[in-house]
Amino acid sequence: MASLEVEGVTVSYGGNLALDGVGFAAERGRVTGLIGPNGAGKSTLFDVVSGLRRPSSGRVLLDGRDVTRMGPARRARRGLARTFQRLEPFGRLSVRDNLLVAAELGPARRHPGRVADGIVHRLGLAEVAGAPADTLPTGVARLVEVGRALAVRPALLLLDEPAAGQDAAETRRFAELLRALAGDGVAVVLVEHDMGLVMSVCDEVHVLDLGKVIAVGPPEAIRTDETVLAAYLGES
Ligand SMILES: Nc1ncnc2c1ncn2[C@@H]1O[C@H](COP(=O)(O)OP(=O)(O)OP(=O)(O)O)[C@@H](O)[C@H]1O
Repeated sequence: MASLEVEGVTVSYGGNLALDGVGFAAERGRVTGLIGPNGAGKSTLFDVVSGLRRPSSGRVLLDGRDVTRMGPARRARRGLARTFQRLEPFGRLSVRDNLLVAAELGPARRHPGRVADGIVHRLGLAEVAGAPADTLPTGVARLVEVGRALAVRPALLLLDEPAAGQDAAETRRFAELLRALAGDGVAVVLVEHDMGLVMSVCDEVHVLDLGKVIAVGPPEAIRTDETVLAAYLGES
């Protein structure tokens, strides 16, 4: 059973159809890419999966259970965590305190310090653990955002452009982290414009364009898919 299944989801903003009967799935132990040109509907799909936006039709299932009418908090309790394109750390809190606050919401809430320290170690944040979050360079701030999502020990992790602002070395380490998370059994879903990262870490890639799925397959196939190439060329 897939960890996440999306069936026939439609969302419109006024007259603008942002998602048009979209299907999607992600499994534990895999990194699933969700790509597409600007405005394709990727963030809207994350909003639907995380419960921030109700679709006008279609269903969302987590571990086989229909959660379409559940709010974000209940979905989070079922193991869903997400990051946002726009960074919103608790600015004046230190990196470690940002992680602590998140850990206090998760299943290991009795040991938030242990969870926070584990994430500091895993993400290589020891040098900045005491620094206020709003003093960090973007690439590091993105890691803290991912760390906050990890602090709730998610089974399904939705990442919205987590590598934006990372330099090449940070992105390489981040790719290793994503593979390691999948190795731990997490279902990782990656929305990302860095195609090098997408193609190197994803097991499967889904492509959206203008609210519709135009291709699904392994990175090798997506890279040379003519419909996908045409969608990206049409963007410029
Ligand atoms: N709050 C909103 N109100 C009205 N229209 C919106 C809203 N959010 C998104 N849209 C529109 O819905 C469509 C899908 O947007 P969405 O942000 O989901 O795409 P995206 O693939 O995440 O784009 P990007 O890669 O630029 O982040 C676009 O046409 C966008 O302009």
